[in-house]
Amino acid sequence: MTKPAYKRVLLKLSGEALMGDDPFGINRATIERMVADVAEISRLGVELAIVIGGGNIFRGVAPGAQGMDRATADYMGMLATVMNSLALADAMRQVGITARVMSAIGIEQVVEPYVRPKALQYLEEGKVVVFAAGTGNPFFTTDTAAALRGSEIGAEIVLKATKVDGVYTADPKKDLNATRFSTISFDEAISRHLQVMDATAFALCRDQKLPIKVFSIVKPGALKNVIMGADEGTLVHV
Ligand SMILES: Nc1ncnc2c1ncn2[C@@H]1O[C@H](COP(=O)(O)OP(=O)(O)OP(=O)(O)O)[C@@H](O)[C@H]1O
Ligand SMILES: O=c1ccn([C@@H]2O[C@H](COP(=O)(O)O)[C@@H](O)[C@H]2O)c(=O)[nH]1
Repeated sequence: MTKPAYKRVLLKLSGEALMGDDPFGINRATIERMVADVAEISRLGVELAIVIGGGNIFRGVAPGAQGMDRATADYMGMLATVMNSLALADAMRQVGITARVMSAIGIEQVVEPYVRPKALQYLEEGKVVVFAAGTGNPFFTTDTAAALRGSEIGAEIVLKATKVDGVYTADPKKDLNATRFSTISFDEAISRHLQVMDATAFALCRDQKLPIKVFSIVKPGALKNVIMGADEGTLVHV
């Protein structure tokens, strides 16, 4: 069997994708499907850290947060990612994968705090590490948390698993004429204002020379294809 293309990766899972066809929250069948994909690559020996979004529960810039103090709303969004992280780690436990959740905000009765050397130790031990509460700071997103933690742990690549199968010339959910890039540079993605990831995340990955692969978490086998180095999704590169 061919070997995985990467030894250590940071996987960013879309919070919104967790809803499946439900209007909000966590759809059981969807999380189980995602975890089956994640378990498959963990069993290949790939060191895996995960950041999960919170869009299925709360977003600081959502209409539901209108009139709220932005920082307060953002802390609520970060707490939403803690809930998703706990659900994800528990679903992994149920299929025999050991996961550790580490939070960027102090919430020690619930999950352990993020301590970089500890996270590195867990990865070396073959445990999956789930980074919760984003960067721990308001005015950021979990995409930026993925770029930050990916850089900190020395990941070879950030894998953005989302509801679309790559980076398009425009949002493919709104523009049916949008076409997909197979590769695109960070500078072009930033200058075209492509909204698939926020510019802060793109800029951090560019500066750290950390490539990003954007691909569909909904497509069966796509995560495994990416891990095996197959042609899948869009590569964002320096
Ligand atoms: N140029 C583009 N190419 C691809 N997708 C785009 C583009 N512009 C906007 N999008 C949209 O970006 C979305 C990215 O969604 P995703 O849910 O992964 O991000 P997110 O905002 O980080 O979610 P969450 O916060 O729930 O993790 C896609 O669903 C897609 O519709
Ligand atoms: O570092 C961070 C990460 C997230 N937030 C807030 O949480 C929500 C949910 O994250 P998504 O990346 O949108 O899934 C986000 O909208 C922010 O409100 C944050 O403040 N800081």
